[in-house]
Amino acid sequence: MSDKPGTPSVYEWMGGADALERLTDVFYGRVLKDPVLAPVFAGMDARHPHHVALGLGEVFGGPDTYSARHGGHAHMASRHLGRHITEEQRRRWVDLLLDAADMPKWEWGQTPPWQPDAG
Ligand code: HEM
Repeated sequence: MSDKPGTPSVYEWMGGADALERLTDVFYGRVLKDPVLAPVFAGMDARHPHHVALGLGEVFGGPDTYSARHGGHAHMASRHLGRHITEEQRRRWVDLLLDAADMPKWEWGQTPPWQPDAG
């Protein structure tokens, strides 16, 4: 499948490296406070959020920095093997990531929730 010229990548569309760094900062801040995930990440390297931002950025069409400098997909996969990640932990990880990504710039004032008696 080829994109039309000028079509932004998902990486560009989502705000590029800056947005991904903010996302992983917020996300791992919440992970470390979450009772299900905190034990999994107890020994987490301080650079981990940055590495995940690079890895996600590459998958979404950004620069190949994670592959070129940090071991790429094989290294990423190896960091998970043998950790015995449970379905509950996997699911919480995804939920917290989606919550962290859900940082709208608009307010309810523009699109208030529907009220049954309002109209
Ligand atoms: C699509 C989903 C995921 C992606 C893209 C991802 C990405 C990554 C990457 C890129 C690394 C290596 C970072 C580095 O090079 O330093 C990593 C490590 C790790 N990941 Fe994931 N991950 C995912 C899912 C999960 C889940 C579901 C869990 C657990 C619930 C998890 C737990 C960990 C842990 C504990 C490490 C090692 C952290 C450290 O010791 O620094 N990951 N992940």
